[in-house]
Amino acid sequence: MKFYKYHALGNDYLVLNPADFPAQATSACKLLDGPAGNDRTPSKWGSAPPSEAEVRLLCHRHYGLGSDGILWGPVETLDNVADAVGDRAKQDNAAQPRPNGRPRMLRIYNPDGSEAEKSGNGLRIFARYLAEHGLVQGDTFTLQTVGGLARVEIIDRAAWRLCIGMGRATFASAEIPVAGPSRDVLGESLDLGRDRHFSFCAASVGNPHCVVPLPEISEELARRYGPEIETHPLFPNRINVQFMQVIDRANIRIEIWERGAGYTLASGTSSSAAAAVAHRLGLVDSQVTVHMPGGTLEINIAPDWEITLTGTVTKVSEGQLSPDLFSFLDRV
Ligand SMILES: N[C@H](CCC[C@H](N)C(=O)O)C(=O)O
Repeated sequence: MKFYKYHALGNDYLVLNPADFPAQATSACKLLDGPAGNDRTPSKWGSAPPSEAEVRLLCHRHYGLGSDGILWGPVETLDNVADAVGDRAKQDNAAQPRPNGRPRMLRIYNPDGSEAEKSGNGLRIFARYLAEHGLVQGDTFTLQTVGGLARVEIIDRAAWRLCIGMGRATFASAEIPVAGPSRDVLGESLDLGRDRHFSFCAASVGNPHCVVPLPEISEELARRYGPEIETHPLFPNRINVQFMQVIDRANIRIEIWERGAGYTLASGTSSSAAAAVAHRLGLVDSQVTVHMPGGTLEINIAPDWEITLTGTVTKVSEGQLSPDLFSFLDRV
């Protein structure tokens, strides 16, 4: 049961490859009742992704390895993905060329156990993992996520700097989704009660984002209001939150509260969404450097709103999961 840990500007992920987890007959309850023999391995992995509780445990900063999420792959199919989201992957699949053969698919899980449609840092990390293990050839290839196809280019293997095609940004309420009439969600007011409200825009790059432009931002602001906005009834699938300060026409700064993960030091899809919103509002040009507590990402916005993201990946460690780990499954 191997794991590989990486971070992208401090946004850390565990890569788990199904091939390292042969399907087990055990069930999670056997782990709770103690082992029959020494059989304490995760239930049914290999043929199916880890359960929500197993994801929460692995990502737990004390009982587990600690992580901002799990990258499960490569997998061959997006079976049992919710139709609505799966359809977008199928549309994207049909619409875009597949340079370099078959895409490799990965599933992305947040530390709360929820599944995410896309992760910009996760895609760069997974691309490095595949390249380091000879699971892809060459420097350009395609990855598939539940939120659509992503083209990868390894720009510099020494520095592990990669460019990812993040797909097309949309501001359409139905595609994000945002409740209410069909419209582009720009400059709307979000009432949080206690006479606190924010002007916001919303966007999707395969996963949903609420962007709050402000003259001043801080970690404290993200931690204080992020949870309320993430779970606001206006957002049926919850939402990632960015508080955004526009520095000049080529630089923005964001503080991030991620859906299902909380405060993070960096986020690829958040950078893409915030830069797209700033561009749509006419506040920045098409090449934007996004500054975050964990570092910077370069975002390019094409005239058709196709987003590309460029940044580095750092490897932290690799190792074996101990079966003992799963005896705390009932604590998370
Ligand atoms: N929490 C996000 C997924 C991870 C996004 C972030 N880590 C990135 O690099 O894009 C969601 O539920 O949509």
